[in-house]
Amino acid sequence: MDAKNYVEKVLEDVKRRNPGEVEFYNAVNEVLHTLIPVLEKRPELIEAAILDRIVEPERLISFRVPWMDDAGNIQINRGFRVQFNGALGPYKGGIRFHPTVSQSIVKFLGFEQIFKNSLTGLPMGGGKGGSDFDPKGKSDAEIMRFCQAFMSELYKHIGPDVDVPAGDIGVGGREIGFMYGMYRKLSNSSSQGVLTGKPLTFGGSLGRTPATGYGLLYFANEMLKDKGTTFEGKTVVVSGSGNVAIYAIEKAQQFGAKVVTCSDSGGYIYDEEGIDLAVVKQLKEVEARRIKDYLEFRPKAKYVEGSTNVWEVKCDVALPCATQNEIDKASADLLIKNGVQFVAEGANMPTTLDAIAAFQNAGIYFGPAKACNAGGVATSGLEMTQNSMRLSWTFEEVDDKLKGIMQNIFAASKAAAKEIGDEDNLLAGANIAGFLKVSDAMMKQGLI
Ligand SMILES: NC(=O)C1=CN([C@@H]2O[C@H](COP(=O)(O)OP(=O)(O)OC[C@H]3O[C@@H](n4cnc5c(N)ncnc54)[C@H](O)[C@@H]3O)[C@@H](O)[C@H]2O)C=CC1
Ligand SMILES: O=C(O)CCC(=O)C(=O)O
Repeated sequence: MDAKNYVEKVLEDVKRRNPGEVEFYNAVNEVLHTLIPVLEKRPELIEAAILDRIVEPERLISFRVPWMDDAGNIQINRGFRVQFNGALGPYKGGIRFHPTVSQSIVKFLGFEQIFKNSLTGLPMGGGKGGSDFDPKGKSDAEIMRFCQAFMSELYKHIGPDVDVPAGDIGVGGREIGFMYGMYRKLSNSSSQGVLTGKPLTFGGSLGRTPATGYGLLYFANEMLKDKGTTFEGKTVVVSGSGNVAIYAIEKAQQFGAKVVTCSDSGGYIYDEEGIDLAVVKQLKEVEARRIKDYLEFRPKAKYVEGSTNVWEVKCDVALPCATQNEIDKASADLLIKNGVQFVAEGANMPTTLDAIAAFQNAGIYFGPAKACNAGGVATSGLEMTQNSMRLSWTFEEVDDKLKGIMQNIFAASKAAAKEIGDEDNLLAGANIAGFLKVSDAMMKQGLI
């Protein structure tokens, strides 16, 4: 079978075997088409049914999470962990707490994680997990009881050499701390390397909190350099106001850019003079308030209630840092019309496939999530290293390594794109560079 027909056959199988899993199908679709040039050169990969194998998780765990809220009511949520591909090392990827979490969401994220983790150059397989639990409005005690209930099942399936979860949407240091406490109690083991993104007093790494946002900017900076320009004086639009968005804004400002927006699920802020990051940090990291309260501190800014479409604001660089499918074709067209030159994805799969095509057709330089946001998991990999060595590196040591890793990911993606004669196609380049390493490991490990 030739490469194109093989890819179409696998995609049809994925659709048939995973009914209704739209996000998972879209993630697979995006990757598989870009691998055709590799399969054309390497027919032995088709012989080995490599794509049929890579789209099927090694293991998928789904479990009941019963817990009691502050009013004494019993609540039931659903927990997931997908252990997608372990060819390169222990499964690695975050845990998401959000009402939209489903099997499809966890599988799309786990699938992306395989290639992202491969790109970091560190020995990590791909995994992801989460629950449809909504942390919004919950007390600290409810969050703790939920995390404990979640870990009371998950602990059977993870371990420092097996599967190492971390945070994602709705899961930060507080939740990781509660989950680590329960893991330690149930497993009678104090292996700190079982979770990353831990608080600093029990094995957390300096530099993990800002790593995804900083890493995004280190990657985007390489994109701008490649086109002979810098962030100095550029207008940047950012979505979200969580972990990734906050540290993307911080580094963009350090690079001399003016960031004019941020958002949450209720609406967005447009601050023409530039976002005051101290206010956003206070509202989101300290007080857990809504972004609209930004106006209390910056009355000249504008709040657009009920819209998360920051993409209607004119900019040079767009950095989606909130959630999946947040830039659709209409938003992409608007960005293009308003003169955007660079788009780099901080969130996972924030740009729909037709929006990516619109950027590429318009000659906008596009940086895909699995390359741009790999700094978070890369720094988690560095946390695992420090945990096994039982030592801690300084912030500067970690940040230097992060910068080097992001520069390497850019270089590898660019080189792979050049190899297929499409040198600005970083999406294809990242997919191919990530795939080559995983497929090599899978081939050498035999049919397992
Ligand atoms: N935290 C990490 O290290 C990494 C996170 N990511 C991805 O980055 C994205 C953001 O994650 P975090 O910042 O960690 O999460 P977070 O929970 O700290 O923040 C999420 C942000 O997105 C906003 N948001 C959520 N749903 C939204 C919606 N429907 N519309 C508009 N805004 C919405 C929230 O209000 C919040 O500002 C996700 O796609 C995540 O998978 C990717 C790599 C690593
Ligand atoms: O640090 C990690 O292991 C998780 C990072 C993550 O979930 C992601 O890259 O999307």
